[in-house]
Amino acid sequence: MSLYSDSTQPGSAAIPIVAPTAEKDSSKNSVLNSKTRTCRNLIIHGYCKYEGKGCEFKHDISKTTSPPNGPEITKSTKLSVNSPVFKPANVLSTIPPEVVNAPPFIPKNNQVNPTSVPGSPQQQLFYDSGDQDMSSYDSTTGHYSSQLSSASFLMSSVNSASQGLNALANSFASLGLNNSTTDFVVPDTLQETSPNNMNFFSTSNQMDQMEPFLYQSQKAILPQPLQYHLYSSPLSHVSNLHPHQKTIHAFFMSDNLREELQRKNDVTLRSVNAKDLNLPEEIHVYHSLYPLDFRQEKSIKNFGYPSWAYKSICSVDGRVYSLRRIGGFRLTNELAMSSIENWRRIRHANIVSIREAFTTKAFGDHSLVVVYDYHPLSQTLFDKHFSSLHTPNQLIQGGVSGDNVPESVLWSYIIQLTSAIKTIHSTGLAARMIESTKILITNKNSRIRVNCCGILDMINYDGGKNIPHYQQDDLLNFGKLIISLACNSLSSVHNPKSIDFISRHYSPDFKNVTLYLLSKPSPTKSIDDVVTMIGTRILHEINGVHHYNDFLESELSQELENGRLVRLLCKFGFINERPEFDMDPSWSETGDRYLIKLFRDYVFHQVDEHGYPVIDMSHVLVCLNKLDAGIDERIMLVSRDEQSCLIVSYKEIKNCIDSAFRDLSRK
Ligand SMILES: Nc1ncnc2c1ncn2[C@@H]1O[C@H](COP(=O)(O)OP(=O)(O)OP(=O)(O)O)[C@@H](O)[C@H]1O
Repeated sequence: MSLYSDSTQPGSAAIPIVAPTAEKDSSKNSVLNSKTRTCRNLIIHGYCKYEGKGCEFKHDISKTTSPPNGPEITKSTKLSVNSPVFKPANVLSTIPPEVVNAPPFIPKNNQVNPTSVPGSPQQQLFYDSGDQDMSSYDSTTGHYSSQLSSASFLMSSVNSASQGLNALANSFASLGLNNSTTDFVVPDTLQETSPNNMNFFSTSNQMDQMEPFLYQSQKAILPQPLQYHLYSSPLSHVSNLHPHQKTIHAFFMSDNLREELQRKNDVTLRSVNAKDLNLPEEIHVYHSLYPLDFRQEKSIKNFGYPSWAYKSICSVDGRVYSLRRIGGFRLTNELAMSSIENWRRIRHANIVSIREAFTTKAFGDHSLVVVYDYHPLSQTLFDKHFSSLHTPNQLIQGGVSGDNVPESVLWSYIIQLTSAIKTIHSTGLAARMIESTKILITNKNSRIRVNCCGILDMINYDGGKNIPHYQQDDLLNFGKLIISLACNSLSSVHNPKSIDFISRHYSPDFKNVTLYLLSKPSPTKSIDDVVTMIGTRILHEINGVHHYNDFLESELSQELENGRLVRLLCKFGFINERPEFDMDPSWSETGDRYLIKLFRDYVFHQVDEHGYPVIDMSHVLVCLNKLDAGIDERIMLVSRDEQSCLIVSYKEIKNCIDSAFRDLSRK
C-alpha cells in the first residue's frame, strides 16, 4: 500500500512527502517566493553561511509572521549516511494544537531568556560530563547537522536532555507541584553555574550547596530523576582509524582485556565427569569438582601430606571456590579447627581468602579440606619464573642466570608481600607459606596473593605459642624468595655469588631490603622495618595501581550502554518481519510497523553513493541512542522502491516501537 494512505490513518504522526512531483512545483514557486521565504539553512542549522553572499532567501526570522513554507524534496535519492537531517519548516502544521499551545516551562527565577527555544542556536547547552571543555556547545559550529559524529550525537542528546527536563518539569507542573505553595525554585548559586539547569548534579560541590537549601528552606527543590539513556559515554577517539577498523575497535572494551576475561570465564566454567577422575560427586555443600593441577606426583614438602587443589561450585551461594585437600590427615585435636576462625576474618587484596574448613571421608581416606576463594587463570610464582626457564639440573646446581626479572616487577612483589605479611603479623598470625609454589599471580598486572594460609596452623596445631618464631621464618622465607627471583635460581640463597649479582643488576635499595630479610632472626627484626625501607617504592606502586584502576574504569564505561542497546535491538527483532501477522491489518506494513521497518532500513541497510552497504557502527549506535532518548530530531525515511519518503522524529518512531511492542506482549 502506498504511503499516502498511511498518513491519513488516524494516529500516524509521519509526514508523507512525495519526492518526484514536488520538484517542478516548488521550483516555480521558489523563484517567486524566494525573497519572502525563510532560508532553509537557517531552519536546519540555525545559520546560513551564504547569508549576504548571494543567498536569495530571507534570513531575518524576527519578521516572520507565519510558518515558512515546507521544504522541497527535489529528488528521491538512495539512502546515504551523508544525507542531511531533514527538518521541514511546515512541521508545526502536523503537531497537535494542544502541543503547540502548551506553555513553555520557565523555572521561577531562571535567568535563561524565556524566549529562547530549547535547541535553538543561541542557547548554550551543557553536557553533564563534569568536563567544562566538553560540555559547552558552540552554536557557530553547527553540530546539529546530520554528520554522524560523536559530537553531533552528544549535542543532540544534550538538546533532548534539555527538552526532556523541561517536559518533566511541565509534567510536575501539571501535577500541581509548582504552584504557589510548593514552588519549583532554582537557587541563585545554581543559576550562576548552570544557566539552563542541566548540570544540577554535575559536581558534589553543587549538591553540598543544595543540601542546606533543601533542608532549611520552606521551599522544596524537586530533584530531577536521572535520565539514564541520555548519559551514554562519549564515543572513543576514532579519527586515526580506517573505516573498516571502526567497526571492530573503539566502541567496546579492548580486545586484550576482553580475551583475558573470557578465558577466565572459560576456565571457571570447565567441568569433568567426576566418576572419570574417581572424584566424589559432592562433598559437604560443594559439587562439580574439577582438578586445578593434573600432575600425578604429589609433593609432601609443604604440608607433610600430599595435597590436591580442586575448583568446585558451592550449592549454597552458587559461587566457585578452590578446595585444598590434605590427603591422609586425621584430626586429633578438635581445637585445631578453631584456628581457622582467625584466618576467616582476614580480608586482604594479597591473601587468598579462606571460607571454611572441614574433614571428609568422601575421597576414600581421611582428608582435611580447606575452602579458599577461586582466582581463575592464576599461576604460581614457581610456574611463572622457574618452571620454563630452567631445567631441573640448573635448579639443583643453583646457577645464577643472566635472564633476570625486571626490578620494577620485583618491587611490586616485595610491596604486595610486605603488605600481606604486615596484615598477617598484625593479627597475631604467621603466613608460614611464603614459598614460590604457594604464591599465586592472579592477573597480568603482577597481582599476587599468598595461598594456602592457615593449613599448617591446623595440621601442626600448637595453640599459637610458636607464632613469634614462625613470623621470623616468614621474613627469612621472604628474603629467600626475593633472592631466588632476582637471581633466577631457587638455590641462589646458598650461592655466595648471588649478592654480587644483585649488586650489579639491581639498585642499592633492593639489595638492602634483601639483605635485611636474609639477616639472622632476632626479636627486633620485624616487617615494620621493611615497610620503612620500601616507603618511596610504595608510592610508585600506588601510582601504578591507580593508573590500572583508571584503565579498567574507562574500559568498563565502554560497555556501559550495551545492555540498553541490546534490549532495544531485541524489541526490533520481536517486531520486524513477523510472518504470522502478514495478513493482519492491525499488524501490516501500512501502519506504524511500516515506519519501524523503514527505520530499521535507515539504521542498518544504508548504501553509499556506489550502492555498497555502509557498515558503520557509529551510525548504528548514534541512531539507536537517539531513538532510545526519543529526541525531536527528524529524519527522512525512504521506501525501498524510493518512490516515497516519510519525515519523522525519533520520538515518533520510539512511540511506534513502544506501542508495537506493547501490542505484541498483549497478543
Ligand atoms: N585459590 C586458587 N584459585 C585458583 N587456582 C588455584 C588456587 N589455588 C591453587 N590454584 C592452582 O592450582 C594449581 C596447583 O596448586 P598447588 O598449590 O598444588 O601448586 P603446586 O605447584 O602443585 O604445589 P605442590 O607442590 O604443593 O603440589 C596451581 O597452578 C594454581 O594455579
